[in-house]
Amino acid sequence: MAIQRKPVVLVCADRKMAGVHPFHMAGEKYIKAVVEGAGAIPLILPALAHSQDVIDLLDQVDGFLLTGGYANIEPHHYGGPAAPSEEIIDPARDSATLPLIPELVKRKIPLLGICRGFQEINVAFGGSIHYRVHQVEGMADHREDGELTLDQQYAVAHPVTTTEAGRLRGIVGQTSIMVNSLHGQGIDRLGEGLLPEATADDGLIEAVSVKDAEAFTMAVQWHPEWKLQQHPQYLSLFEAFGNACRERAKSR
Ligand SMILES: N[C@@H](CCC(=O)NCCCC(=O)O)C(=O)O
Repeated sequence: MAIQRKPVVLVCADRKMAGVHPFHMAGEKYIKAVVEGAGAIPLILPALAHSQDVIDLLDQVDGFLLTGGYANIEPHHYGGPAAPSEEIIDPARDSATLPLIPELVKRKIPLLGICRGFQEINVAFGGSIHYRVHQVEGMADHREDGELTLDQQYAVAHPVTTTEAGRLRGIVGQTSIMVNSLHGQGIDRLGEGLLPEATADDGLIEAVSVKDAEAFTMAVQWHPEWKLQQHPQYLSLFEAFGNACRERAKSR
């Protein structure tokens, strides 16, 4: 009997200072969600500039996770005005992930995007970003309160309605789900070829997939990696991602 090996999932790193040195790091909650939710082996991919070496590496892996991150995407990537000088940015991560995303889709690598990762997918497909969602007329404030405990910050905050006959509705099996909300930015113009998969009550698109992708693609503005064993809809998203990664692992 053939032994089925576990799929390998690349987890993109942020480049951040830890003390006086820059480190390439990924949050533990994302790593654990890959292990416990997707049943896969996580490998952290440094935020190095896009290269043929990384593209070649894709043949050896079964999935890709674009994590959340406090740093905002630099606005020049979507034609926006320069960010204020105090803005937290991560140009290394921008230059690693944005050119890679279309390659992942083209090479049929299952792809899950979370929060910043969701916004990156939109930008990679030519979409734009609301710089401060809460300053847009009619939009709600989607930010967390940094004064609260982490459990309070990542607690469910508002509903999203899943798109009728959409892939996300098929995964979570619900027309509406409660999600957490920890972002100041959000999708403005939807990227070309992306399908809205869920929308908040103020009209903000909160989940997308890539219409013509041959493999699993899903990206969400919320954080399904947070305590996913306590949230069946969060877990089902990672399970669906893991199943797609297992399919790929079997076929290569
Ligand atoms: N900077 C963007 C994206 C927000 C985001 O990804 N937050 C993640 C926080 C840390 C984490 O849980 O990994 C925005 O503000 O919209």
